[in-house]
Amino acid sequence: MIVRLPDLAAVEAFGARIAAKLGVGDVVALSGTLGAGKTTLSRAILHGLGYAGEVPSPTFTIIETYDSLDPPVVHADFYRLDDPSEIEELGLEDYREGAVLLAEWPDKAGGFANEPACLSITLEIMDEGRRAIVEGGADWLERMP
Ligand SMILES: Nc1ncnc2c1ncn2[C@@H]1O[C@H](COP(=O)(O)OP(=O)(O)OP(=O)(O)O)[C@@H](O)[C@H]1O
Repeated sequence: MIVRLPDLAAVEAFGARIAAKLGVGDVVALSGTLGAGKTTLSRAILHGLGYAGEVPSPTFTIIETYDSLDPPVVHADFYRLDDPSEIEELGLEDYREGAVLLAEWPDKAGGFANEPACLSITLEIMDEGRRAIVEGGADWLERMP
């Protein structure tokens, strides 16, 4: 499925649609070049879950947590990982327990597309805004519009 995101309002609406379908154990894997809009869409998903506070880019901290949300969210940016094995040192599995994972640069962590609960979104920069290429694992097939 391809979703056109011509402006930030469209990103907010798309984030809200995704947020409405999220459950514990899900992964939203966000790919795309620098500046493609991965953090912006992550923010929109968090807004869709009712979060009104600041959403810092996790580029430097790698992991940011939003425990007060239902479902709780772990927002990660794996860009700075040198090797996927480093996710063990980060304790990612523990963070993911009982939460949703929003993963920027998922390939740097070895990828999540093999998980049936992974929604993979690739953002591309267009003349007007962005477009999102959306692919879902088995769990997402019935949830996708
Ligand atoms: N659909 C869109 N239309 C117009 N501008 C957008 C859209 N999505 C994101 N942007 C803008 O693109 C810029 C970069 O977005 P963002 O920081 O989310 O990218 P990123 O993929 O997370 O980058 P990085 O990999 O560097 O962390 C921001 O200024 C944001 O407002």
